[in-house]
Amino acid sequence: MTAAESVTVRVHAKVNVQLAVGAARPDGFHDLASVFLAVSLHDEVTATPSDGLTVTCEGRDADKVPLDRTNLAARAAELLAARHGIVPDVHLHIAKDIPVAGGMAGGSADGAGALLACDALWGLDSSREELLEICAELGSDVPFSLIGGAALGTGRGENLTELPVGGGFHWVFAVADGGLSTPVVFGEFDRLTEGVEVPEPAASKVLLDALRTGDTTALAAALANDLQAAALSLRPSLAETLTAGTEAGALAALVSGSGPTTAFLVKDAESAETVAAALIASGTCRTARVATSPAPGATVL
Ligand SMILES: C[C@@](CO)(OP(=O)(O)O)[C@H](O)COP(=O)(O)OP(=O)(O)OC[C@H]1O[C@@H](n2ccc(N)nc2=O)[C@H](O)[C@@H]1O
Ligand SMILES: Nc1ncnc2c1ncn2[C@@H]1O[C@H](COP(=O)(O)OP(=O)(O)O)[C@@H](O)[C@H]1O
Repeated sequence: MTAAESVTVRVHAKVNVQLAVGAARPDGFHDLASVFLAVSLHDEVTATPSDGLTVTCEGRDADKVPLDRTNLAARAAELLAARHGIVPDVHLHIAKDIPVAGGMAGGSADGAGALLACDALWGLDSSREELLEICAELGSDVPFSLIGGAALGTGRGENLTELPVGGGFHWVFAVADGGLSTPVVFGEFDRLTEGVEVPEPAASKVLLDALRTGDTTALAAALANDLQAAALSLRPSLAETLTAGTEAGALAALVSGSGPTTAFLVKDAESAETVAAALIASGTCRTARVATSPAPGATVL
């Protein structure tokens, strides 16, 4: 495969339609049963040859995105380059539309996007297995950002089993002011479950069947997030957002992953517009975005 001039990759956000969390492990992580669903909100990462490794970012929350080597896109380029003994002389530009620190794997998405973009730019033609291995090193959510669609993540969330989805679902995401730190939310989960027997995380068969058959009503009844109580404990105002969306007609409402974005499953596109408008008018969130699922994995445009 010949090297390319400049490569742009589109990479999508995710919602966990089920997030079952186990007890804290000795390594500081938690075993999960995480049912990921990619949604249409997305970032685009462009890799261009450059002198040295640089990152720029545009979009509403660009000021909250680090532009140094802690940026997951930069870390992806470094890891890939190191594996091939090359210098990562690449400029990575991120056009950001996924809420930052929102519980939608925005940083993870950019890590997967940059990895695919650099692989194409440098003409490495890495296998999917090699890319997934690097993704798992970058973070627990990054492997799913690469493959998209729907998948069950176990372990830290990095061991993926792709899941069939029998139809499209319509969503509204209420974007909160500021973010929630994922490790802080897991820490709050530990505090809230102290002294309580935390069951082994397991995927819900009812939920997997609802995904497979595309049954929105059944999916609405099965949505579950074990981090929700922790996110609400850290950001109690999210309860008002959940109520506002439900009262506006959402079939179900939950915190997206570690939050603070809240996710609303709705009947159809028309209902999505109604619920989004009601959420914006409610003053309980910064803005509200309509989205559909599933969405593809990282894709070179
Ligand atoms: C909670 C979830 C749900 O999909 O995502 P977000 O809601 O943040 O998007 C994920 O588990 C987040 O994945 P990700 O954000 O990649 O986490 P990592 O970078 O791997 O880990 C960040 C920190 O989160 C905590 N962590 C993460 C994953 C996990 N299974 N157990 C944990 O306890 C640990 O404190 C870890 O040091
Ligand atoms: N490319 C990136 N985009 C967004 N955040 C990033 C990125 N790289 C590193 N980060 C850091 O990761 C943190 C978590 O970001 P993000 O992955 O969007 O959160 P979440 O996992 O809750 O969706 C941010 O607060 C930011 O400091």
